[in-house]
Amino acid sequence: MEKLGHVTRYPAGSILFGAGELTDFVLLVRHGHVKITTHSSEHIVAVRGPGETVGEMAAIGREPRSASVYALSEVEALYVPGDVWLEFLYEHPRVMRALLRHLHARLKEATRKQAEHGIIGAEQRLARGLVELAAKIGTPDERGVCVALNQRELAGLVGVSRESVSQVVKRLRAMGAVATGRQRIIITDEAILASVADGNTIS
Ligand SMILES: Nc1ncnc2c1ncn2[C@@H]1O[C@@H]2COP(=O)(O)O[C@H]2[C@H]1O
Repeated sequence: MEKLGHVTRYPAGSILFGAGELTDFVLLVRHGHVKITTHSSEHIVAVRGPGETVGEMAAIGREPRSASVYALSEVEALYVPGDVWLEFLYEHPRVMRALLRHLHARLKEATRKQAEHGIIGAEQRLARGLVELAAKIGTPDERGVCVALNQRELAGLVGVSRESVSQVVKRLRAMGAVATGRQRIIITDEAILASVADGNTIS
């Protein structure tokens, strides 16, 4: 893998590439996390981290970038030209299978989210989103596990309005599940949050 490209580093907050851009390189993330956004830099559709790739869609589909990608923290990635990456996939069926599995999981997740839309309330959806984010980008804080995203970003990621996020966060705070800080949410009680994520009502 290392021979396929070269290592690039991106400072926290910088853009790796923008939606609509006509580039086709693939980035294999080695350290740090990126956010994938559509519409605006705060409408997050996914977060990716070490061992994951970004930019594979332009290489596969030969189309402009479907979304923008920003570094959430300092990021180190292997930069691989699109044609080199495709050639590597053709020559390595196991890697191709891993990619197909990943795309399958993404499609299943998108279908699940779409099916749940309107059925699962904002509270459960946000709690689920926070549980997933804590596992992926959470960092320990003296009060719990910190997720460094603001409420607008959470709203985009979970698919609820900014106003709903604000109301739900207030309720989760009253339950003792979370605390809030500047541009961040701290999960103070994982068990309560997990219970809300499972659909239980807590008063
Ligand atoms: N819904 C999504 N879920 C996860 N990753 C995505 C999603 N949409 C776009 N991406 C990633 O963001 C990248 C944007 O550039 P590409 O279209 O080349 O490839 C895209 C994928 O790697």
